[in-house]
Amino acid sequence: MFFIWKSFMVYQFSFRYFSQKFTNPIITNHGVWETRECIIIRLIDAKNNVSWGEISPISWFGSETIKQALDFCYQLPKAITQEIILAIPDNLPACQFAFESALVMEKATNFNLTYSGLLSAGKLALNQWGNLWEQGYKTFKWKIGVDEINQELEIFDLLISSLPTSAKLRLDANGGLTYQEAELWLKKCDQFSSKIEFIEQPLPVDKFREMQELSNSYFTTIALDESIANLHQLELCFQQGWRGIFVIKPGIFGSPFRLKEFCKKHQIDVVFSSVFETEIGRQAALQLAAELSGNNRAVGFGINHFFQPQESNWLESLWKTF
Ligand SMILES: O=C(O)CCC(=O)c1ccccc1C(=O)O
Ligand SMILES: [Mg+2]
Repeated sequence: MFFIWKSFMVYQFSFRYFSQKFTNPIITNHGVWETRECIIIRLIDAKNNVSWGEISPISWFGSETIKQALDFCYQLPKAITQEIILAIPDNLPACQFAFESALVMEKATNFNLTYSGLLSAGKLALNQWGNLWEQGYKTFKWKIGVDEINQELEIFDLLISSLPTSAKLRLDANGGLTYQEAELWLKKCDQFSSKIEFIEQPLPVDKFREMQELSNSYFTTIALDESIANLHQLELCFQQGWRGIFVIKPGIFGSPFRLKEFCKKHQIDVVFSSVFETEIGRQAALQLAAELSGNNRAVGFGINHFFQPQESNWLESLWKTF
C-alpha cells in the first residue's frame, strides 16, 4: 500500500466545526440547502509537519450526517496512527476522505483542469451564466427537476438559445424526474445535441434499469451521480454494465486510495464534482481529479460564486476558537 511506510507515525489530532452560508441557497429536487457545515481536521506529525483534511458530508446523498462525523471525531484519541485512519468504517465516507487526504496531503498547486460553472435552478440561471462566461467558463450545469416541468422547459429554451455556440450545458435532475418527464427532457436535449454534454441522474437511485433503458433509447448521454455516491455503489453499477458517465464527488465518496485503485483498473468516463467544500477539501479533491481524469471533461468545481470569499487567515482564526 502506498503509505505503509508511514505506519509507525503518530499524529496529534485536532478538529474544528465550521459553517458557511450560501450566497444563494442551493435548491435541488432534494430541497433547499442554506448552510454548508463541515469539520476541518488537523494532523501534526513528530517533526511538526502540519496537514489538513475536510469532512463535508451530504447526508441526503447517502453519506454520514455532520452529527455522526462530529461524534466520530470526539471519540478519537488525541494521538492517532495510520492504522486508525485506514480502519474508518465505510458508513463514514466523508471522514475516510478527510483523514486519508490529510495523510497524503501535497503542496497546493494549480491544476491543469477545465471547470464547469454551476447555475442555480429556475430563472436565476439566465442572468448567472454571463458572469461565469466572462470568467472563462465554457461548461455550465443547471439544476432541473425543481419546478413544474413545462416551466423548466420554457426556461431551458431561453437558456440554450442564449448560450454561445461553443458553450456546453449539463442538466442535473438530482433524481427528480419521472420516466415520462425524463423522456421529454431527453427528446429536448437530442434536439440541441451540439450544446448538451449530458443529463445527470434523471431518475431516483432505485431506477437503475430504467436509466439504462433511457441511455439506450436517446442520443444524449446520461451521467449517474446519486446512484454512485460511494465505492460500493460505483462497483455495483459498473458490474451491472453502466458505461455512461460516472459523476464522482471525492468529498463523500470514501477512501481516495480505493477510488484510485478502481479508476486505474477500470477505464471509466468520469466527471469530478464538488460537495461545496472549503479550499482544504477542494485541494485534495482536485488532486485526485488531476490524477484520475482520463478524459477532458470539465470538473464540477465552479462553485465559488456560492460562497463569500474567505479571509486569508480563516484557518488560523478557526484554531483559536474552542
Ligand atoms: O457538479 C457540479 O458541477 C457542482 C456540484 C453539484 O452540482 C452538487 C453539489 C453538492 C451536492 C450535489 C451536487 C450534484 O451534483 O447534485
Ligand atoms: Mg448531481
